[in-house]
Amino acid sequence: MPSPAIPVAADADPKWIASHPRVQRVPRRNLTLFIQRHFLTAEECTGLIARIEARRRPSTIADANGDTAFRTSETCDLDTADPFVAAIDEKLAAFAGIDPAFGEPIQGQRYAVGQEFKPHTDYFDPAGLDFVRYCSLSGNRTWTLMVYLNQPSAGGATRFVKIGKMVQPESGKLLAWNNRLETGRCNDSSLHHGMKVRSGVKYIITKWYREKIWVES
Ligand SMILES: O=C(O)CCC(=O)C(=O)O
Ligand SMILES: [Fe+2]
Repeated sequence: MPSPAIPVAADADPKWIASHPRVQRVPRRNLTLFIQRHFLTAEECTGLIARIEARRRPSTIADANGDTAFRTSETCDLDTADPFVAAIDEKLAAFAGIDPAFGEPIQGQRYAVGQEFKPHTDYFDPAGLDFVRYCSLSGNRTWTLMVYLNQPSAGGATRFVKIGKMVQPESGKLLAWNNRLETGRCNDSSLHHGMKVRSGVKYIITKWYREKIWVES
């Protein structure tokens, strides 16, 4: 039987994601969250880690809240002019079934011992001071795809604090969740915490899709 065509849509269809082999849907009513182990190969993870190491800089947050320890990791944008990165970008878009034009550049993150990203949502707070700055051109974030590139020796789990779900880092493991409800409103059950690394270093990539075509602002 021919495989179905990859959707190229403005929003992900959970049925498409659920149809992928080995994908698990986390059974929670309040958040659409999928996990797929071994989404990226060991070579893909190693190649991404090398690029993050070469370009990392301190992370920032929107709507600064006065807590300078809120997001202590380092970050970098990964450049799709690099064919290796472009291939991973296509693989992410095909998994989600979202038109790649809706995606922000892939971000890499590196957490050393003691670094974390405290509980936050990936969508921008529509009532927040930075909403217009970040969302006027491309709209808010819709889906998050995040992939662990390695497994630190201790710590570094991702905890979805409102739905009681903790995910352990593992090389190549992908998480995909919808930051919006079916009504299109932001889903605060997506609140999550990138917990402190206790030993070793943690590397991830994150891919955020927008309501509208991504335009750098
Ligand atoms: O590091 C993690 O586990 C979570 C990262 C995260 O939430 C983010 O980059 O937005
Ligand atoms: Fe996040």
